[in-house]
Amino acid sequence: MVKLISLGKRFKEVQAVDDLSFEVKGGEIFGLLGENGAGKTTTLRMLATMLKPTSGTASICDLDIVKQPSEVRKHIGILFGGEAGLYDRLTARENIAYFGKLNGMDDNALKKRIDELSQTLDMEEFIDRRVGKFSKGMKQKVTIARAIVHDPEVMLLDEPTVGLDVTAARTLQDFIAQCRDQGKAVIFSSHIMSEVERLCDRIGIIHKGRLVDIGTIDGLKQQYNNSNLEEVFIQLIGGKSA
Ligand SMILES: Nc1ncnc2c1ncn2[C@@H]1O[C@H](COP(=O)(O)OP(=O)(O)OP(=O)(O)O)[C@@H](O)[C@H]1O
Repeated sequence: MVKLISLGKRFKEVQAVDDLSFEVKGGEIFGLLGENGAGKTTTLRMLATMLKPTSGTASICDLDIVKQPSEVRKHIGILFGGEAGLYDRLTARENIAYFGKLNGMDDNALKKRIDELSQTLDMEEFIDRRVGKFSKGMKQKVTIARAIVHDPEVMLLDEPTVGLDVTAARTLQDFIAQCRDQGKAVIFSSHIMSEVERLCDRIGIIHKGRLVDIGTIDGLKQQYNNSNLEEVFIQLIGGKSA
């Protein structure tokens, strides 16, 4: 469902992402792991068609991110941590509807979908209130609903639980697991090993823009003869630091 083919991005002298190739299938959660500055956000931004690659390409649902960006956008849901970007003066429903309309949904389909999301995400109490005074957890639910209003097949999540309390983080993790159960392909970046261990079917470890290893968590633990994922990560990254 998602295929990266030698994807690369250079910002002047910085090669942020270098020759990245891997595939993620439907019904799979793929974790992108790397230190600060490893290239995780840049990779996700390219997949989200927010940034143009300087080499290689990628496809989402067989659509090329460089040649068919507007088509690609219909198939992806994006959730980037720390960037709520909601309109304070609009209600939760209006915020979600705005995005649905951008994705070409008609009023009937939108109403049905928002009612459904409001119920699943337990937002019924505040769906028609303005978001300006919402708590972080409430805003997060609106952001999630907005990301999936058009029922995308692919979810791109950049450190989505950053800054959230335990309950809100757990809601989000449950949501990510549900996406997998619905057959969506989920790619998410995180620094939190427990979260990665709990959720991911496979992980890719990137360092200085390059993929240093990829596999299932159990597979990588066996390969590096260490039952602690954090230690496997440090072993992989540490051995490669300048
Ligand atoms: N717009 C930009 N202009 C120049 N350099 C950039 C730009 N965006 C990212 N970079 C550089 O590209 C590299 C990769 O950054 P990126 O944000 O993708 O890393 P990351 O793995 O997401 O890090 P973090 O975990 O800190 O968010 C870094 O060296 C960063 O400084």
